[in-house]
Amino acid sequence: MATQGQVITCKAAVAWEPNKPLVIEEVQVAPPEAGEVRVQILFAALCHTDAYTWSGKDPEGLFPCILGHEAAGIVESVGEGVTDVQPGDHVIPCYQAECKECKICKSGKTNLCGKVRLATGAGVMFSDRKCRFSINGKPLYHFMGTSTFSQYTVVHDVSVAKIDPKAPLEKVCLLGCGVSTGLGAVWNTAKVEPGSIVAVFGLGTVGLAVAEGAKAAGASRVIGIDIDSKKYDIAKNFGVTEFINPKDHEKPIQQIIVDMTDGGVDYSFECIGNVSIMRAALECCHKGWGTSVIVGVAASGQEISTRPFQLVTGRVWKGTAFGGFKSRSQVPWLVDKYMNKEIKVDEYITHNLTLVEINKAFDLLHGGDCLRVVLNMQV
Ligand SMILES: NC(=O)C1=CN([C@@H]2O[C@H](COP(=O)(O)OP(=O)(O)OC[C@H]3O[C@@H](n4cnc5c(N)ncnc54)[C@H](OP(=O)(O)O)[C@@H]3O)[C@@H](O)[C@H]2O)C=CC1
Ligand SMILES: N[C@@H](CCC(=O)N[C@@H](CSC=O)C(=O)NCC(=O)O)C(=O)O
Ligand SMILES: [Zn+2]
Ligand SMILES: [Zn+2]
Repeated sequence: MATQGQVITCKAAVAWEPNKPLVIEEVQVAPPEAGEVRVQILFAALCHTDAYTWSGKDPEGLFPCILGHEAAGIVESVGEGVTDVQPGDHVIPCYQAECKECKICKSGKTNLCGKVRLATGAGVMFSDRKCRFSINGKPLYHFMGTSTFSQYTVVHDVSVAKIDPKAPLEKVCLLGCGVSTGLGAVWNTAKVEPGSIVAVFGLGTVGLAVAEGAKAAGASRVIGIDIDSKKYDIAKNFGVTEFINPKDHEKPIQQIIVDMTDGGVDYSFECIGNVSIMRAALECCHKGWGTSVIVGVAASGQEISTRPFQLVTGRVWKGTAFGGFKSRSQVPWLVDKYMNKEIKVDEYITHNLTLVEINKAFDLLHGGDCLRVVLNMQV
């Protein structure tokens, strides 16, 4: 490859400061060091976590940076010692790494690999704690170890999943975060059984994927809760069987749900990032066994609370990151499930734009009719 070992200059959306419009800049992307992979990003979607960090509410947010973590592309070059992928491979960058060697990976208990997490949280690469992005020598921080709002990015080899080259990258980019997270929250974290009653708070992409996962797991009722009643029509296609808009009720939402489910749901999922709703999601669970899974990301300084009695009487409070999926091992499996028409992906894409339209894409994301916007990164 002509670019191998060379600095690549390409377009990227730079977040110079919190809450200020992203700027399309010509950035320099250094070649991958040992254990790193440079990826040409072809399609990138926007997730609400990008908006969250951009807003300045993420305690790990660093500026200037290149955001983005839900994408797909093709390996351009690899650093020394990289054996699992090679130039030309089709890949999905994975913000949740999987080294398969650290104590956490080997535990078999969680997907939260520890190998590069400190570096990715500090916006740098693991080997030398430096950035591979710069503009005229000024470094730009990485984000979530992925930084996919750039035409080229550098990721750790433990943070990239090789996928079926026949899979359409403009679709399967969504499996880099939102859809996988919702499905995994149900299948891996909660382990919903057939016949269960499920409540899903927040019917965005993550909540709808929870509904889809619950339906596939054989849930008997999937109760969707959202402040926008228009969401019910869409949500029915993803498995939601009943809908509640909290604004239509005077009683607390947890009370409404307990009353309509003979004591509470078996499983609930908070897919918003609102700590009051996290409490409601726990408290709408059936005593003795109801399990509530926190999926939403709440702003810096926010804390959850409930009466300890809620836990004393058998409710379980859990959280999930990337739906508990082991990224490098299981993202290719999710892609295969999509190719076999066993999971939806296309249905979550409501808008298609290009990299230069990224600010418009974020505006759409905050509007009620948008699930995922996919950016064509190369035009
Ligand atoms: N744990 C993990 O690994 C991951 C976590 N996340 C997090 O999950 C959350 C959901 O992401 P995503 O689906 O992309 O986000 P969305 O904003 O698309 O979905 C949230 C939905 O909840 C609705 N909503 C807002 N407030 C309330 C309320 N008080 N009661 C009921 N519904 C409400 C929103 O309506 P409206 O649009 O009208 O505001 C929207 O429909 C985010 O916090 C994101 O950061 C995402 C991916 C992975
Ligand atoms: N820096 C944030 C962390 C936010 C967070 O919890 N991120 C999720 C993924 S959200 C994807 O859209 C996650 O996987 N967390 C696990 C992790 O190791 O980061 C904050 O501090 O709030
Ligand atoms: Zn995300
Ligand atoms: Zn690991």
